[in-house]
Amino acid sequence: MIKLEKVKISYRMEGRALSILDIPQWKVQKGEQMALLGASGSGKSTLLHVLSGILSIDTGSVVVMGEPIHLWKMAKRDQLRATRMGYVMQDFHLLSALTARQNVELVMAGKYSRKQKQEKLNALFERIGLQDRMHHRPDQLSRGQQQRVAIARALINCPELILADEPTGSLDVSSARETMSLLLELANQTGATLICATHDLELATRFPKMLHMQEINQVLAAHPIEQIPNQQSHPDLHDRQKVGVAP
Ligand SMILES: Nc1ncnc2c1ncn2[C@@H]1O[C@H](COP(=O)(O)OP(=O)(O)OP(=O)(O)O)[C@@H](O)[C@H]1O
Repeated sequence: MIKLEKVKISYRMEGRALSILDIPQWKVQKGEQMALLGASGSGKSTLLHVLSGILSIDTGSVVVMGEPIHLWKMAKRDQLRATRMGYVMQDFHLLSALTARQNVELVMAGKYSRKQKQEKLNALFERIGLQDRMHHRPDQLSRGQQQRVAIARALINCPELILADEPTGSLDVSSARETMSLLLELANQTGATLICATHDLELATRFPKMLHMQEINQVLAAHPIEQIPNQQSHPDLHDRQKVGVAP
């Protein structure tokens, strides 16, 4: 399902290259359900961005669902993500002008008949406990509710690969458990591969497999995590230049 080889990512910061990911080799089997653990700054989001094709690597190869996406242009990777992956991002990315239902419906375009669409939307909104909030816009929903809509959007098309970045970060303890159960249940139902980054060890133990970033990211062996600058502490983040981005 996933095969990474000699993958490296670094950013140029204050005139020198700051290594973020160095993964000699990593494989994930089809249908695996894995919690990805690691301290803040250990590269969990960066790795998920690489797998989703949002981020280009500097060197190495990334094969996802049999496709060598490191060789592809961004538009082709976007297409793969839209058609075969579900990505629950840390900051939801819901469209503020659309209702919860419309946000989810948007990614179903051209895939189902009107009736099928209606049935699928109703069933999923009921499953996430938001059937009575379908017609509310994101700013009328709590962060936890927005997060559940983002999860519904990622899962509605039954993707082969589900990537989730802290999908329970905004939820209270019982909603977080319920949400993880939902992710695992839907992945089980469809046989999807699920990789879920989380800080929460208790939630991680619900997954058949747990992987710590330290097991695959050589940068963490070379530099204790405290020495890796934290994203939040660098307001100039977007001004930094990426080093040697591959096509
Ligand atoms: N555009 C960028 N420019 C420079 N450094 C970056 C950039 N994006 C991420 N980083 C750095 O890469 C490292 C890994 O970040 P990443 O967001 O992948 O960590 P994480 O494990 O997901 O953390 P968290 O659990 O806090 O979300 C951090 O040190 C971060 O500052």
